[in-house]
Amino acid sequence: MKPLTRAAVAADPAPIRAAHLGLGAFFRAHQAWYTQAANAESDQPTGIAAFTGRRPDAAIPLRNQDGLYHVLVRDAGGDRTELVTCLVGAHDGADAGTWRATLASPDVGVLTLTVTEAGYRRAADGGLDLDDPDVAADVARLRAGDPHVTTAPGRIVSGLVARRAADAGPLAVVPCDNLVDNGPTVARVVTDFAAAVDRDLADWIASSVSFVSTTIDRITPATTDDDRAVVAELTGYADAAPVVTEPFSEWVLAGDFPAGRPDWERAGARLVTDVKPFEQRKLWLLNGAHSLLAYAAPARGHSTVAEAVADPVCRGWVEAWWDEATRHLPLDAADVARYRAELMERFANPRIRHALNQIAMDGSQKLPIRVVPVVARERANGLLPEGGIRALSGWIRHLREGTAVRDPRASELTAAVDTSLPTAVRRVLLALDANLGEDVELVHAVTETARELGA
Ligand SMILES: NC(=O)c1ccc[n+]([C@@H]2O[C@H](COP(=O)([O-])OP(=O)(O)OC[C@H]3O[C@@H](n4cnc5c(N)ncnc54)[C@H](O)[C@@H]3O)[C@@H](O)[C@H]2O)c1
Ligand SMILES: O=P(O)(O)OC[C@@H](O)[C@@H](O)[C@H](O)[C@H](O)CO
Repeated sequence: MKPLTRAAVAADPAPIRAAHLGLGAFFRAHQAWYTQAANAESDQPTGIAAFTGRRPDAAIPLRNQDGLYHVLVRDAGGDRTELVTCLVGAHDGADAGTWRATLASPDVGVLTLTVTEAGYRRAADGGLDLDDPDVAADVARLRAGDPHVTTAPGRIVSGLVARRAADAGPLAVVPCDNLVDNGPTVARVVTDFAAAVDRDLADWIASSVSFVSTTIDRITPATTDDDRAVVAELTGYADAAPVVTEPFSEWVLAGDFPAGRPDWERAGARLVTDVKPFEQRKLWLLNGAHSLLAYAAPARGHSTVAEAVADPVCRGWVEAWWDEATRHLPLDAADVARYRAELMERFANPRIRHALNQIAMDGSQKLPIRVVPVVARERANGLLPEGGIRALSGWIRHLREGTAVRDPRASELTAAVDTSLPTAVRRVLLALDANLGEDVELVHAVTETARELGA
């Protein structure tokens, strides 16, 4: 097996013009993949310096292979690999010196982010959670001039402190996490953080940093040893950090890039004035169905999305959910019907092993975005939405099982469900949204479905 190095594949590193925080699977299958396509015909190619969000692990194998990796694109018909060469630096996010130097470079005009929904450390009102002890510690560090912060908002602000001090010019911040209004949402968190450190810094951010809104889509499960073996067999290279994904990809962006950007349209990205219609369609139909399956399908013995939708019962659950969500999408019915048909095929892709327990993480951050808006609209119309109720019931079952709950609110939620089922349901719905918890008819319906799922 050949080692994967720049010398072996004759790929010189491109100059660093973009930074990324949250060096995970999705960044490699999506934003870096678009940048690779943009570079193919550019005389000003973009190299990316990417930083891990929490642990150094993801950076180590990539650094050992000069940032190179393969994207393994799998569809029902087979596999193909694509080599990505635009990742030029792979760093531990804790490397505060390199992080600050990267953002202080006037050549860097774009900062993309994938730090998970929970990574933004938002309070219930959507602003930064200043009561979060990690956030408070980071604010104190930056006030004292110490760059060794640990949270994602802390790192973003620390980088912006360095950029401002270097007078390196404006920057576009491009969040690529599944949040509602991700541009303004992240702008708020970052500005709240900056204002807690230094009011002038917050003013500088308001005038110099553009927060771009995005809808992002490409199903990208965690890479397994089997995937690494397939890539080795197909390419002949010992790639320790390939990423597996589907052929479909979407990137819709709205906002300004005051310091330029790669020509991502070359790979199909779309610049629009408003991402909202794309965002609701994606968060409700795709992510909502994912969460429904993640929580309810284990009750029928399934562990991946493809297994679940091969079961007509679970497929029926998804269709019911889609009927409910579709009633509230301001989109052309024929377009939504096409999207649904294509989405069911994507879910059924037997070569993508998307583990339900990966999707089940952080339900308290995801359900309010993916499921609750549709349930609330249905209840306002006097309806009891079967799909939405099943998603909520499945979550209660998951919380009551208790063993695999990974969520920033895990201790509060697992304590809340440690009681009779009807009380557990009411408490959990209250924790999600006061109106849902006070809705007696809904609490009853969720309790009945949770019982049926074995909660
Ligand atoms: N995987 C997908 O199919 C997909 C598709 C669309 C959007 N996304 C978005 O991308 C995010 C990352 O997905 P992934 O597949 O790359 O996951 P991953 O586990 O491969 O990588 C997650 C990255 O986020 C960092 N991170 C995790 N928790 C964090 C926290 N609390 N604070 C700061 N950083 C943190 C990790 O260190 C890592 O760098 C998702 O949460 C989602 O918002 C993923
Ligand atoms: O990545 P998460 O954890 O936000 O959510 C899990 C999946 O629903 C998600 O990754 C989808 O696969 C993705 O959003 C598809 O584009």
